[in-house]
Amino acid sequence: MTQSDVVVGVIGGSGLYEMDGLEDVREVSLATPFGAPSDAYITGTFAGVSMAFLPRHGRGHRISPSELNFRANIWGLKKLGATHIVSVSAVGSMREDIVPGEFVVIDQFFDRTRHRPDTFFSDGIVAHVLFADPVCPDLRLLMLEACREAGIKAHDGGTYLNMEGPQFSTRAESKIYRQWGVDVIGMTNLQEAKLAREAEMSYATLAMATDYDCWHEGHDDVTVEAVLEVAHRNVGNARAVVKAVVPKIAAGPPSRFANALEHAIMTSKEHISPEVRERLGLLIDKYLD
Ligand SMILES: CSC[C@H]1O[C@H](OP(=O)(O)O)[C@H](O)[C@@H]1O
Ligand SMILES: Nc1ncnc2[nH]cnc12
Repeated sequence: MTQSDVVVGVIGGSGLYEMDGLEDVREVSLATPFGAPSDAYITGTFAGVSMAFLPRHGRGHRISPSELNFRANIWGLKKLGATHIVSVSAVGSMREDIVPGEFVVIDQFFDRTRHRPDTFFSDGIVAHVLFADPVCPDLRLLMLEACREAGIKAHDGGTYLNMEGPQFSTRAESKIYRQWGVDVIGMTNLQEAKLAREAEMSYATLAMATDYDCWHEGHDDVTVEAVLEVAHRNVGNARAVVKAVVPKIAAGPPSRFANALEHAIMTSKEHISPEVRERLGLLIDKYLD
């Protein structure tokens, strides 16, 4: 793969609202068939590789997890040519040995959300993509390598429980999630991973542990203040990992999910209406010509 084929999308979570070090910076506002993304994308190049950055909750942290327009956010990255998405997120640690300030390169998700649109395929078209391994294994390895190179401790693998929020968990929930074997908890990444797969992009999460939620008797219960304090202290490390991984992505294998829809679309061509084709053309035209 040549560097010019790759565009890396970066989604910044709580505490990461901008990337530094980009060249040829532009601000790109996009409309999508699913509405408006969280904010304008900041595009540019880093080490010669094209990048598009989006602050997940918008600049100024205006959008609650349950109100995020995940479809618009991921569609916009696809429209900008993204082949890979690196997500940076603050998470609660559900394990003693995942210490606040450390990173986890997760490999699984568990869904505890209730009311979030999380597919591009509805209203006249049906598709079922594979999702047993929701995180791209190639991108995950590159991210671990990037952490090592940047000298930043990262746990290899873990299950991210995606709760609904916006309230934090009850203590009973937190303790039960630990019994389930959950490693970290957050409110945002699963829908992004599902939509990235449907849009045939690789997706991986750099999860920054910021707190012990509310299960740990030796630590205070999570608060926004505590999350932001740890996130601000470690945002430099998150940026360092992103900067280290971007050139690796460009030099690495093409996304293994570039044809994820090939055997996933159930609806026969003659039953796909012009309206659906118009709406989803960016994703499905290549299978309909
Ligand atoms: C500020 S604490 C809760 C908030 O932080 C995480 O956001 P993100 O995943 O965007 O880093 C969590 O999911 C909640 O949205
Ligand atoms: N304890 C927690 N629960 C949910 N989301 C979080 N983000 C950071 N810490 C969190």
